[in-house]
Amino acid sequence: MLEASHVYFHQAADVLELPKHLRGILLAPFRVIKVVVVTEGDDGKLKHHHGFRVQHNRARGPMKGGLRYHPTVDEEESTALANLMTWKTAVVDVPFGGAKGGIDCDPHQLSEKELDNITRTFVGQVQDVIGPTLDIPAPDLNSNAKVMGWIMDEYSKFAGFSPAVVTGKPLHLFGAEGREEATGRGVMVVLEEALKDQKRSFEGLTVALQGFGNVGSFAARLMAEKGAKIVAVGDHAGGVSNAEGLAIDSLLDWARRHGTVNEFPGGDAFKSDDVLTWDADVLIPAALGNVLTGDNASDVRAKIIVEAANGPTTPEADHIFKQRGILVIPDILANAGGVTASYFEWAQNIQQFRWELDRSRAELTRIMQKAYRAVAEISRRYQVDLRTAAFVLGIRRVGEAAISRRCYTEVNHLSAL
Ligand SMILES: NC(=O)C1=CN([C@@H]2O[C@H](COP(=O)(O)OP(=O)(O)OC[C@H]3O[C@@H](n4cnc5c(N)ncnc54)[C@H](O)[C@@H]3O)[C@@H](O)[C@H]2O)C=CC1
Ligand SMILES: O=C(O)CCC(=O)C(=O)O
Repeated sequence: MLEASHVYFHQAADVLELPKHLRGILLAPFRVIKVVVVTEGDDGKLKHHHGFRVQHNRARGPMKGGLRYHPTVDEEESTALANLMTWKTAVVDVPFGGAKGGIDCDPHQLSEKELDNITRTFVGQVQDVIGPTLDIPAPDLNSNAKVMGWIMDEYSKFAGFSPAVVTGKPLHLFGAEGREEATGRGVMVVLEEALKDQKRSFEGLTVALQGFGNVGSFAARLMAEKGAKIVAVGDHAGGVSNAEGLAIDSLLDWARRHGTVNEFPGGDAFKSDDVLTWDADVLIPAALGNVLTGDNASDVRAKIIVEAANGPTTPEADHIFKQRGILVIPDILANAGGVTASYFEWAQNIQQFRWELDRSRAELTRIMQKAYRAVAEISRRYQVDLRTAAFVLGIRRVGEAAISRRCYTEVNHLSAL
């Protein structure tokens, strides 16, 4: 994933004719934090996990990005995802830099008490490098509002009551109306804009989705409300399809109760990975990275791919999609609704003021539409795909801020890159 994020960066840097030394400065992470998280399990035995926080760039503001709980979390993945956060926050023009991190644990194998313990131990280890004006974590794969509440509570023991240290919190702990649905809503909004460019709408559009967690489930519900037919959904345990469109509210209820879409009675079962090559107008990967590769890209049947997940497409697959005329709406645009609503939450926490849901939705829609239009305009002007255009926009904004602030002096020793 790190290699892919660099390939995409250089494609855009070529368009911008960025000199080599600036590329090195912009690609190098500001700081990489690695800790060993030792906790006592429910069985009384010591357990250890590895925790990571990569703070990539702070030219445009405090660093921002999710905290992921998954066995595959490591320094390289966190670095790639932190890097993407830097361009993403710039694409939607929110006043943040980029960071990302996680812990290499599997929450499905842990009790709530064990997960709470691991989270709080990690927060204790990074508390001096996170904070409302430094680095603000948020939910990501396998982490959620409850975990964000624990982070706020633990950090507040060190720094005093600090709701703005983390976003995606529960509403009763100064979370924001609209944050939970925001990434899925942003996915729906950018797809709607792309469809308008093709003089189409959601009515009758068929959609296949990989992942039915926070992002996938909200995206599915909002698209279905607009008239789309969600014909296939796959997750970690299986897949379910219905050519007439799955009943999304019933599927949501089933997934909430069973932890998976598998065996949902309102459709036919299939092998989870088959969702990627499903016969649908639109494919939305909303789970893990690197799922669309040189091995399966030629078999993808959708004509539009919306990257709700981070880094789902390898450069090899991206090249094949370009050759096949498949439109890819890239992650740093498509899933930027989450960090945009996180910005709303952070701003509300700092002002000790709360917005109504309608305001949050309206502001989110406005920002996502504006970002899509800016990216589409660059794509037309430079005759490049939407991914390259989004990177051009992000890199230009970050580069301008870094040069104006002379941030590059911090990473002079890396100028040989
Ligand atoms: N939560 C957020 O606000 C944001 C999330 N994202 C990205 O969206 C993606 C999904 O995140 P969330 O929905 O928050 O996570 P989640 O933990 O709520 O849901 C993850 C979904 O992926 C499925 N999944 C896991 N392993 C799988 C596998 N091997 N094959 C198929 N499906 C699998 C799970 O079953 C679940 O349905 C991640 O790539 C994340 O980085 C991006 C921007 C913001
Ligand atoms: O809401 C946030 O701050 C970050 C969300 C995130 O991790 C992402 O956009 O990938």
